[in-house]
Amino acid sequence: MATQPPPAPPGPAELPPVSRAGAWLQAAAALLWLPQAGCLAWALQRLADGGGLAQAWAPASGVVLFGLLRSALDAAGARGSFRAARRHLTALRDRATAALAQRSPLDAARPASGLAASVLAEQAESLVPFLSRFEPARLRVMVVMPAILAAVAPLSWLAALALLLAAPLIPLFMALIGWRAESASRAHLVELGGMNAFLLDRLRGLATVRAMGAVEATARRLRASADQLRQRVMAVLRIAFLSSAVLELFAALGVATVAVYTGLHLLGQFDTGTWGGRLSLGQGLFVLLLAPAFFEPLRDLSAAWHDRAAGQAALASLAALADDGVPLPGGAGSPAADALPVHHPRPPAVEVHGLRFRHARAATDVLRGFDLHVAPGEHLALVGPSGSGKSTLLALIAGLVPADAGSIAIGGQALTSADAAALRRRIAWIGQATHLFAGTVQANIALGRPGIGAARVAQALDIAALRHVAQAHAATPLGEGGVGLSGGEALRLAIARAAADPAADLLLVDEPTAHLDRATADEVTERLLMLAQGRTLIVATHDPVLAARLDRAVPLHDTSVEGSTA
Ligand SMILES: Nc1ncnc2c1ncn2[C@@H]1O[C@H](COP(=O)(O)OP(=O)(O)OP(=O)(O)O)[C@@H](O)[C@H]1O
Repeated sequence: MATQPPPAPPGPAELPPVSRAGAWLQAAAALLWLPQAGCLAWALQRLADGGGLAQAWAPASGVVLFGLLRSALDAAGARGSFRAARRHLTALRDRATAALAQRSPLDAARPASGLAASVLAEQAESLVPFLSRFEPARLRVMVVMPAILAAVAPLSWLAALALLLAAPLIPLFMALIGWRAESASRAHLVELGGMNAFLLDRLRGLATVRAMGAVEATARRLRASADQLRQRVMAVLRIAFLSSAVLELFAALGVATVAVYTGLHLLGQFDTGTWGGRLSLGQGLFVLLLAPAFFEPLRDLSAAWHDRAAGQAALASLAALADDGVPLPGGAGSPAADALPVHHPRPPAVEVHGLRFRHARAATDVLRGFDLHVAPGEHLALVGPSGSGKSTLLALIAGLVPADAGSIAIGGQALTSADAAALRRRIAWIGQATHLFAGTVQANIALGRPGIGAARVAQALDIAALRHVAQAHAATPLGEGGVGLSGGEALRLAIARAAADPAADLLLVDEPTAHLDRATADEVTERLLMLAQGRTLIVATHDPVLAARLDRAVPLHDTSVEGSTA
């Protein structure tokens, strides 16, 4: 079954066009310092020449006008870059989320939920400063620095030479440091994701952790993780401080050289360095004003250098989330997934022919040459020893994982990647562990599904005999993970979820009575059979009492030894 790949967003190298426009606006703003500094030097020259305020008025207005224009362009450019960066991040997040949603729930290599949440919600944010600050800063380095050199060189080749010699040392050292920064950032993000995954996993299993007396061990492991994380953060910060120190050192040396040279030159102590004549006060000031501005783009780039390291590490983490795993046939992105359910006049037959399946990274097939026929409306039990593949067969029929060979048809329609999402609309799945959300019993039944209103939920409550439970929890909604319900009640809530959906006429149920006492198991069985009236039912079970209440039982064998057919 082929799955459709999600639409690819623009790669990191190809910045969105608006971001380029923003970066160019910011570069143009930085370039305006040239005429602004020129006007400033000109105004001061006129004042020094004794021209008075009347003479300095025109260049002084130039300083103000260019200043205003610079601020406006810079603000517009920064806004454009930021918005484009956010759009780009949204596209990457969508892609990673779609890729995660397209992975089969049976894929054991799926990223841990805590890790995925950490990457998507937290680490991905590092992309915004990278795209909105680093890329524009890089453009300014490429445009503004040569422009300033070109403006200084005709006045003083020596000042231009001093700038030219100081500048390349900075990127050289920054590149060396940046290389370390990137690996430190990546290590930091890996540590952060690992800690989040661990924390979420243990929070989910808090009851087990307590029951096993492992609270102290878990706390110790968490403390060790937090300590590792602290060390990684410190390593990243150390590198960030080191890179700023290198930059400031070389920038200060460059500016100081130009300042000392210009000062001595204006005082008449050092005549060389120009193309013949001596610099005027205005020309000297112009060179002096441009010297710090020459290093400004590098300073911005350095400030954003850490953003680049964090941004590239976040890009790698997002790309890892978007990795292909075992695909969910007809997963997210399939138009059929959003289609409204179709009501069928009769429940479906299920035909399975020559089915072969092996879990990813498993050594043997779970099912080999497996055949099964379930008539419309038939109630069937799948029985067999633990590990014989009952749950796997249910997952294959639900289209949760693609088969390696053979075919499955539901209601005469072949289960293919293209049709899986539409076929799942008529399937209700009642698993071994019902996932319950914090909220009311009614909200847990409706699950926000379109077309399932209060009347349907009330009907479903009756089928599952849950009305009194819903009333008891009207004032105190269920806690996270269904805290407040017994095991039997949680199962009946799963039955009510299936009952609320009129389009679900094929019920796939995985060990509904496991871990329940006989009386509760019998009640769940009754409710399940009531729900299954007029529907096709396939139940994987070890419970002989439940199996005896169904039309037929099909045994599954250990197919790693021999083929199994029914
Ligand atoms: N997601 C998975 N990834 C890899 N192997 C799996 C996965 N799920 C199950 N298996 C393996 O596949 C085999 C069949 O498992 P399955 O859960 O289908 O058996 P079962 O008959 O339902 O067992 P039980 O009665 O204990 O629930 C087992 O050997 C199991 O270890």
